[in-house]
Amino acid sequence: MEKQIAAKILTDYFKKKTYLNIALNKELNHASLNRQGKNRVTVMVYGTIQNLLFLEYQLHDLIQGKHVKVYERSLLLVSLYEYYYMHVPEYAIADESVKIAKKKGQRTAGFINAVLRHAFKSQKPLPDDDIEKISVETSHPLWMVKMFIKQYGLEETRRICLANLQIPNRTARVNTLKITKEQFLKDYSDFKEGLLSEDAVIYNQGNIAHTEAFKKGFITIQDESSQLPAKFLNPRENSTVLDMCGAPGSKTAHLAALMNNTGHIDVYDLYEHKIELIKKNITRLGVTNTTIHCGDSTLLNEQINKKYDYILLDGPCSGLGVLARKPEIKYHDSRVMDEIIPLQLKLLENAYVLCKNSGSIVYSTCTINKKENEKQIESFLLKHPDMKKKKELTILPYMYHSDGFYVCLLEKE
Ligand SMILES: C[S@@+](CC[C@H](N)C(=O)[O-])C[C@H]1O[C@@H](n2cnc3c(N)ncnc32)[C@H](O)[C@@H]1O
Repeated sequence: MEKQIAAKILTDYFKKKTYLNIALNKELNHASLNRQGKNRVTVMVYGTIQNLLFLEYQLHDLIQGKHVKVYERSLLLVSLYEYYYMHVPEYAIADESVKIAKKKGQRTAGFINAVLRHAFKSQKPLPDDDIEKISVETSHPLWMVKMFIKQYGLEETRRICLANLQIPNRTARVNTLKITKEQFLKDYSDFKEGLLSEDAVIYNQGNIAHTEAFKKGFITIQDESSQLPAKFLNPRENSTVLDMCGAPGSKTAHLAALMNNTGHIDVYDLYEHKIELIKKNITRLGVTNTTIHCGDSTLLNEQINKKYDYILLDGPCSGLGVLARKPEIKYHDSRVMDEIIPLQLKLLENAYVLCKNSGSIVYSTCTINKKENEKQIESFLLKHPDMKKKKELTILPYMYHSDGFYVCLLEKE
């Protein structure tokens, strides 16, 4: 039952190229499974996509030249995932997969059976070439591995790619508008202290959103590295702040907490449906010093003639720092990733115009692609000599078992 659902979700994902979490939630919402069953489906689906290139490498020779339907491929891939990563016995994998395949006809059942029996007999050795080996072993496309090597070197790339296969910590930020971190850790002893950020707490025992602490607004789900940008900006109480790309509001709420709900934050996001997410979040967290706008922040300098003490630009990016959580990003087209660079630049130019003299801008992304980070800032600084780089930090995903992130604090003279 669980594997059948997992194969269906994967088929949906491969056919429609939808977001994995959307395909998963759509199916799980009406599946008659208990929580354990749903967790198992989630592990199978995410695990298969996380290790897709390795599994396809194993499958490739066994299906070469055959016409394989998308559903059959999905069932084979999830079965191989069970074999290589979940350590399910071979006979159990084959029996269940054949039973599932029989519903599609005897031919499908025979095909699945034959391929799996062959697959279990021998594992195809990894490529000899170092770069190809990282690509197959960690399921990162070759172009991405080459890009990381160019930017970080071979050893660092290996560590990044291996870290992307690990399950990241479940992390939250203590909402200091409602409770201190010390009090929180006393009251909720199943949370432990974070490793990187001052207000971070880790909870590896289940879904944070289901905890009492979350429902009461004492915490909000936020990776440790994503807690750095607001801290870098560190807005004074009673100051004016612009949060240019705000949804779903995690960093807005952090800024408000640092300002102790004083001053004022203008929050923008491009999408109407995401505005609702910001509202929901800040209401739960007791934030009262914001105005939320639906708008395009690349046009703000033409639309408003106000200047701000502090600006947070936590903009759209390729997401190469969050591959452990969103493995499907690995298979996005490399050209699409580069299309985001001019958009980031436009947003930065708007931040520049809207920043007061002596004001500060934080530019942050959840990618580790230097073209979107260090290089972006380098060319921005060349264009604007009155801007100074005060602090810059890249967190790679293996360092703190967190998302990869880039944060840069700039000040205007
Ligand atoms: C990385 S997310 C922001 C996360 C947010 N700062 C937080 O901490 O919760 C980037 C956001 O930028 C928004 N966005 C993309 N292009 C935009 C634009 N031109 N103007 C305003 N928002 C934009 C996206 O809708 C997305 O919500």
